[in-house]
Amino acid sequence: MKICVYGAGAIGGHIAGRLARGGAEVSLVARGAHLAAIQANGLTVQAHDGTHHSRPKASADPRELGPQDAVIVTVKAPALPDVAAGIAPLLGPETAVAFVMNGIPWWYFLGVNGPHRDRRLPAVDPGGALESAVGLPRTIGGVVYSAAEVVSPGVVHSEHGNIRVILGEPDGRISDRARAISAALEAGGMPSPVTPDIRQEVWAKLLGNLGNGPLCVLARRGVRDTFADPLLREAGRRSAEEGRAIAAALGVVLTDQHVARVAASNMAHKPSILQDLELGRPMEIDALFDAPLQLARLTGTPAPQLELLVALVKQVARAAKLYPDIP
Ligand SMILES: NC(=O)C1=CN([C@@H]2O[C@H](COP(=O)(O)OP(=O)(O)OC[C@H]3O[C@@H](n4cnc5c(N)ncnc54)[C@H](OP(=O)(O)O)[C@@H]3O)[C@@H](O)[C@H]2O)C=CC1
Ligand SMILES: CC(C)(CO)C(=O)C(=O)O
Repeated sequence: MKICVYGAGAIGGHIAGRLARGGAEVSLVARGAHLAAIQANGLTVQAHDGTHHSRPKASADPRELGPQDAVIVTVKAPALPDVAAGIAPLLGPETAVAFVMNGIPWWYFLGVNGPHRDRRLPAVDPGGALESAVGLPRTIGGVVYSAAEVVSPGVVHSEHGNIRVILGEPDGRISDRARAISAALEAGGMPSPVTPDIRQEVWAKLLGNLGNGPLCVLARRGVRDTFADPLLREAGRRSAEEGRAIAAALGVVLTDQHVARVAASNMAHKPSILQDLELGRPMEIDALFDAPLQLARLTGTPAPQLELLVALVKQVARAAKLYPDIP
């Protein structure tokens, strides 16, 4: 299977390494020193089951890679407009595009029966660029569990073994194309269930981002260190509880266990949004934090703690020139 990973940083690098290990014909779109290192020395993934080295074809220019059976998009959300602008050469008539990222996805309400059917989300797809360039029929949803970091150009470190990439069609079908991507990932040691309810998985993962992300950004520490203070661990639980209420207002049912898992987290990992702040990279505030809060307002769901924490995170990001100033 010919698969291109678009934005092969921490998560995409891990995924590309797994695909290569499983025998897929994998290529990747990357840039800068990371790309140069992969082109010169290959891609190294340090994972719980060993260090995996591969030599995927890599380029900053999708035109050099050509049409694919599937594209897996793993950029940070602020880079999605660039993906929309650059993805066309990777797309043949049947190419599927899986978005394996955190946050509320741009396609969330498209084609879904209910009061919000076909509502667009400009916060995650400004100007509808992705909808135009990729479109719903090609799109597969994705959720990733992994705690990964590019530790030096060309080298990705994955913190623990509890990894998986969950795939799901926006309309709930268990499709052959989702199964094919899943099989390619599993062949390389990445568990990859295909679900009929990807929105439930989006929210289950988002509870973690809402629970630990704002607090870790404000504390500037990883999850374990931030949650070492029982007051902050309880605050993390409360943020997750607010996220659960927003999901419920949209008809997505999450359990006490989903919330408890967030509050019990002890990983040393710095959430990727904190990594972005520290490295001066655009932060995924809109997709991870602002879009859920917009949905809270849309559904009349109170989320007072998240409103406060996210307002503070935006100020931190503004001070670092990583988020637009209040006009
Ligand atoms: N890291 C983690 O542990 C986890 C991350 N996630 C989610 O996964 C997604 C990806 O995160 P992560 O892997 O950490 O992000 P990274 O920043 O590590 O990876 C994204 C990569 O895409 C590259 N990129 C962006 N735009 C382009 C472009 N136009 N052309 C070529 N390359 C480009 C970036 O390059 P450059 O660095 O130059 O910008 C970077 O290497 C996010 O939604 C994140 O929230 C989910 C679970 C855990
Ligand atoms: C912290 C973690 C692993 C889960 O909340 C994550 O998704 C991230 O780093 O962005």
